[in-house]
Amino acid sequence: MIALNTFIQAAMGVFRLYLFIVSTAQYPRPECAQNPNFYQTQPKKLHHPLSSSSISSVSITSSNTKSVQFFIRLFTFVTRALRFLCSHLAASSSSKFAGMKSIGRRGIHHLQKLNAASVPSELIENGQNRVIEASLTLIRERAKLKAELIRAMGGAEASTSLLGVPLGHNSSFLQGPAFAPPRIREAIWCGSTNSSTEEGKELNDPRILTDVGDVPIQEIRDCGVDDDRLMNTVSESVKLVMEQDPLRPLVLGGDHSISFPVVRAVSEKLGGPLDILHLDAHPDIYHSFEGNKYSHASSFARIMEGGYARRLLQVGIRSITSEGREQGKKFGVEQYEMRTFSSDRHFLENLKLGQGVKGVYISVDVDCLDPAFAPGVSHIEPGGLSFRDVLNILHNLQADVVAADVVEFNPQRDTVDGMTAMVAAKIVRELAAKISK
Ligand SMILES: NC(=[NH2+])NCCC[C@H](N)C(=O)O
Repeated sequence: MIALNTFIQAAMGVFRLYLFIVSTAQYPRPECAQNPNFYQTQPKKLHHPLSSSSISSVSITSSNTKSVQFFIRLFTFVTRALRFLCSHLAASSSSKFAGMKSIGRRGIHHLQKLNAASVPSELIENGQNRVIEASLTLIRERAKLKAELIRAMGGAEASTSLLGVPLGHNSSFLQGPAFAPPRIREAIWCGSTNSSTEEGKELNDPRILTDVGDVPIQEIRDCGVDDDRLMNTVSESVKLVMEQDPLRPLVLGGDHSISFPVVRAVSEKLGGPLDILHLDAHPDIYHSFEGNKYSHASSFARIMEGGYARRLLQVGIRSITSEGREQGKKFGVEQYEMRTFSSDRHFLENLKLGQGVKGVYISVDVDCLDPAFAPGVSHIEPGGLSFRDVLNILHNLQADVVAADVVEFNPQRDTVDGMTAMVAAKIVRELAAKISK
């Protein structure tokens, strides 16, 4: 079986190379393929039912290319059929592989590798425990250190601490948000701007802003940890930051799936539901998206089911399906769509939230902004908020903001000068000013 599989892979490789040479020799490659980032930014899959992902990187338009297209389709069909056959035969011939089918394509490929290499399960489990322990120790010790520093400087009532969650695999489209946290940090401290915020807070002061680093998501996933446990680890990390008075977490995503474990942690730690202000082009409230309950498009369904929010206000919405509306109604979500923003503006720019609950949480998906302001996102959705709209909403909000996140910045889609990184960083800076006191 393995030999047959290897043979098919090799044959596919040779044939692909042949097709590549034939097609690029005759036809100019499309402009996007000349962009060095092109291969990195390829979507996981194309949504249009007529598109074939296997030929998406080579655009062939001339009419005398029909035979090449036919060949590609035939070849794709045959190899897919063979692969399907092989995986079925393998699954039925060995019980070791049988359980792996249910693991799915989505996340735990590392566990598959470890299983395939016959690593004993106790060893895997031991390794996973140790990596998670080490990861939590990192966050715990850094948080302690930062809180001590603040106390040594005379203390503060509330102080923002950045926590990076570089996780991109729950995105339904591109996974670039996994690379966002270091780019945002870089932009926060970029010499092109100042370290003071618009309303005059000084970010260089550790009583206003500190950083406890990233949850090592990749390392944890590398040892085969599944998403239930990964999300628990994110929640644990948030709680560890909150344990150190006066730290309040400002989380750098990551795709939007991270908001669920973060909000859960904040609500559990404070012992009650929160009011949530959610700025986004999408409501992210599908019961599950493409079979993934942890999808970035489902985080607010998990939050509402868990009872972590008393009120959820969604602002900037302009890509919403009927399920998004139904789910919104079911959970009593206040959805403010862009098409009515001009009449909602006054209300939204003068919000007062959080009375009678444990605090207010703000989740900013960078795609709430119009792509003219923030092109570096996975889901470009025209017709969004201006940067000043967002600042007005945040600056004028009357609330005790206990935690926040900034998610969905995708550095792989940013302009060469990193404009969206600066945009995301400025939101982070202004949020830090809002949280700290
Ligand atoms: N947080 C996000 N960027 N979510 C995007 C979700 C996209 C998804 N296609 C939807 O219909 O909503």
